[in-house]
Parts: sequence; structure tokens; C-alpha cells
Amino acid sequence: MASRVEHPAAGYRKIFETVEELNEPIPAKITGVIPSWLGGSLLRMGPGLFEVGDEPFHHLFDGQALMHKFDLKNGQVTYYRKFFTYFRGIEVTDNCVVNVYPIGEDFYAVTETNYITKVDPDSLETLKKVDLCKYLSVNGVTAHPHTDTDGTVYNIGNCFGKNMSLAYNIVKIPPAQKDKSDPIEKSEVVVQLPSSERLKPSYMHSFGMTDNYFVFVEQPVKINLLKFLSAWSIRGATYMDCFESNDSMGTWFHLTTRDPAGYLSSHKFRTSAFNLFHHINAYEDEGFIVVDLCTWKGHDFVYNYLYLANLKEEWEEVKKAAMRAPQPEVRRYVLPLDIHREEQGKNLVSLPYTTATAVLHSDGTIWLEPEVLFSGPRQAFEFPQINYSLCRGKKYSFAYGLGLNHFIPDRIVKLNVQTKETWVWQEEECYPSEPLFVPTPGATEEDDGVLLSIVVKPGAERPGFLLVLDAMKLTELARAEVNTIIPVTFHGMYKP
Ligand SMILES: CCCCCCCCCCCCCCCC(=O)OC/C=C(C)/C=C/C=C(C)/C=C/C1=C(C)CCCC1(C)C
Ligand SMILES: [Fe+2]
Repeated sequence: MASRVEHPAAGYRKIFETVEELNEPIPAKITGVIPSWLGGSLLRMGPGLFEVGDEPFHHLFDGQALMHKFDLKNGQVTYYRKFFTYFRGIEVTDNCVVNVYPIGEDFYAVTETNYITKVDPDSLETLKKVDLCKYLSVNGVTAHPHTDTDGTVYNIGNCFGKNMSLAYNIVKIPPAQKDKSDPIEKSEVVVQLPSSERLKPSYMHSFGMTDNYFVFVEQPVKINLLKFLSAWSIRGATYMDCFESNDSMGTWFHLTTRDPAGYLSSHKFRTSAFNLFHHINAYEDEGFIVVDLCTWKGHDFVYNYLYLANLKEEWEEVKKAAMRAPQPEVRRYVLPLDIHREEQGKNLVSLPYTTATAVLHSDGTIWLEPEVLFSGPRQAFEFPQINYSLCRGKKYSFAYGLGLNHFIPDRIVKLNVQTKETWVWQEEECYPSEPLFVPTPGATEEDDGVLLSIVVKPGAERPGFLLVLDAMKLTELARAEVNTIIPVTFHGMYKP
């Protein structure tokens, strides 16, 4: 799957440039055939304003949030986008640039702090700002919650308690309420995991959930709380100034049951250092927990390589900078549930289909070594998606992702996590986004459905398009092109 595509024209710069919002939805020109059952809205979040006046924002995650919507209805497609409006006087950022997801019957645009923004998914209007601290003991939650079949939302967040007691809290927000009250009012902390280091909790971006377990990976990228507490009051300081690496802890896995008692496994699962942003999936199999992850090797923080000045360099410079950054790898880790002291020194993983190992050491720690599912030099499989409604927390075959070539998104990839076979969609001078999987109604196969991605093709007459791919073969079914560039988007959802 390693990409040999080069980008000497540096067309990727266009996805990091400011655009105007639209006054009304604009029609798209459709080529190909959009499946007749595909009617709904693709909602996505990303930065859209990369400077204020003459003052540029410096980091990829700093641009002001822009919400995008492609509406698909009766074979027609329209595109709309709107900037967010913010309340002044907030000390921690509420720039909901990362994702949008439902809670009950409402939709929220989010970053990773305690502020989430309720939006109208039709008009893209900002409805209200919600401070999660009013309901939960958390200082923020990730932009990657899990949602159960009944609509219950689970998430994980840092908690900086009284006397600097640190914990990672798993929170639960119930589904839509019969009495129409706001489910957030009934949210609660269900499990608390201790931090390995006093004063320095790890940064987290997502977590794993199986039918019966939560999986939390404590990575060596740390939040320096003293810097965090002062950053918001120092002019010019940003949340990027709060991060630092721990070069000795490696990476710790924590496992806890989902039942109300929230039993935390006392076993110390350890492995070498990596950065982790995205869990792909996790599941239980024959007494083991299988955890598939998009990792970046080492403790050096990947976000340090995502400054706009670097991403907007000439292609040769972009490549040089990526050579110095942590290297990506899709990995499978396997955690044994049943551990006996007399099994010291042996590999405890007996699943026949994986080479991942877990070895019990004399100090009681269990050292994990992964099976590599995909690896290519400076070629990341990132922004992973699965057939979530069918495979969340279950044994599965297919993951879909955005291919990053030296951090530049230039292809869409399908990965069979069992056979390691890959499929690629790629087109000259095209810059796609995270592919969202939408299942065909009544499908019986895991990969029977479509992938939706927003693609930017800078030189084209209509430089932005919604791409519809057949998820089985990764071939193009249709594209809906609009007469505007669409800046980079991180995450989003399909609302049928
Ligand atoms: C789509 C293509 C992008 C092009 C380049 C991307 C390269 C990506 C390589 C690695 C993958 C990283 C994925 C990250 C995806 C993403 O959506 O990131 C956005 C993250 C943001 C905006 C994070 C914001 C975090 C904040 C505001 C944290 C605040 C906090 C602290 C600093 C300490 C206390 C806790 C709290 C409040 C969470
Ligand atoms: Fe993410």
C-alpha cells in the first residue's frame, strides 16, 4: 500500500487556507450513480479560518471551527458550511474543530475540553454552549465517544481532582429520555482509572470498548498540569505548550469491566512507547482482549509536527520534516484475561490467528508485543473507521482509513485486519478526508456499503467533491463536485 505518489506542486497547501462561509447551500454536479438508498447528511468538522486579520494561527488545530454539510436527497446533492459563533470570556478553548456526534436527539460539535456546542444539523446554527463540568467530574472528554445500540454514549476524560488527585474518568450519558429532558443532565462517571504519574496525566484522544470491557491506553505524551493551569492566562500560550513526553514509562494498558462495579484489572500491561490517537476496534475472543490501534512509534509528540508552517512547506521540505517525526504503524495488541503466576516467562496468547504476544514477568507486569497489521515508511493508515453498527466491540475483518503520505492525506485505504490485504483509492492531485462507512440497508456482508469522503482537487474547475466509494471494492460509484475549495476536516458523521 506504500504510496509512490509525489506532490511537487504542493496542492495540499489549499486544504490549510481560509475560506468564506456560504450564505446558502450550493448545488453539486454529480458524475456516476449515487445509490438510491443513500439519503441523508454528511456532517464534518475542521478548521476554516487560519488567521485573524494579519495574525496567523500557528497550529493545525488552532483554526476557527467550520462545520460542513453535504445533503443527499432524491439523487441531488448540495453543500453548505458555516463558522461557529463563540461566547467570550472562556478561559479554556471551546473551538469545536474536531468532531460532531449525537447525544440523545441532539447534535454536538466538539473539541477535547469541557465545552461542547449544541448545533442544528440542518441550518448549522450554533444553539448553545454546554459546560460538562456542571454535570461531571471531568476537565474535558475525548472527541471519540462510543455509542451503544440503545444510544447510550460513553466517553473518557481527564479529571484533575481536589488536592491534585488525578484520574481518568469514564462517563456515561443515557439515551434520549422519554420525558424529553436533556440526557446530559443524567450523565455520570461510571469508572475511575488512576493516573500513573502525579501532576502529569497522559493525553488521550480515544479509547476502546468491547461488549464487557473498556480499554484505556496511557501513553507517554503527558499534560504538565502546572503549565496547563497557567497557559490560559498567559498571552500567546496555547494548549500545545502544556504537553511534554515521558521518556521512561513506555505505554501502559488499562482494562476495566463495564459492569456497574467497574472492576479494574490489577494486572500491569506494559509495552514500549508509542503515541496513540485512534483506536480502530477492540473485541473479546476466547479469554483475550484484542485491541487494534493506529500507533506512532516513540514518545516524541506527533502534534509537534503539525504546525501549519511545516505542513505548507514545499514538498521536499514536508518530506524531510516527516523523516524526523515518529513513524506510523497499525498494530494489534492482545491482552490475556486469565493470568496465573506459574506461567511466568511464557507467551500467554494462544489465539491461533495472531503473532501478538503477552509475557508475564517476575515483577508481575505483562509485557505486550504487537502484531503489525500495516506498516509503510512515513505512510500512515489513520482516521480509521469500521462498520460501527455491526462490528463495534466485535471480531471484524475490515478497517477503512485515510492514507497520510508524510502527513499529507492523499489516498483512502481499506485494510483486512485478518489477512492484511489492502485496497487503495487514489487520484492525481487529490486530497481526501477520513472515509465514513455507511452500510447498505439490509446488508449481510460486513463491507456491503459505501465510503463517504470529502476530496479536494485544487486545480480542477470544481475543486471540492463528495466522493462515494463502493466499500467492498474501493471503486468510485459517484462524485458530487462543487465550485469551492473545502479545507481539511478531521472527523464527522453521517446522519441518515
Ligand atoms: C485530515 C488530514 C490532516 C492532515 C494532517 C494530519 C496528520 C495527523 C497525524 C496524526 C493523527 C492525529 C489525529 C488527530 C486528529 C484530530 O482530530 O485532532 C484534533 C485535536 C485537537 C484539536 C485537540 C485539542 C486538544 C485540546 C484543546 C486539549 C486541551 C486540554 C489540555 C491541553 C490539558 C487538559 C485537558 C484538556 C482540556 C483536554
Ligand atoms: Fe481523532
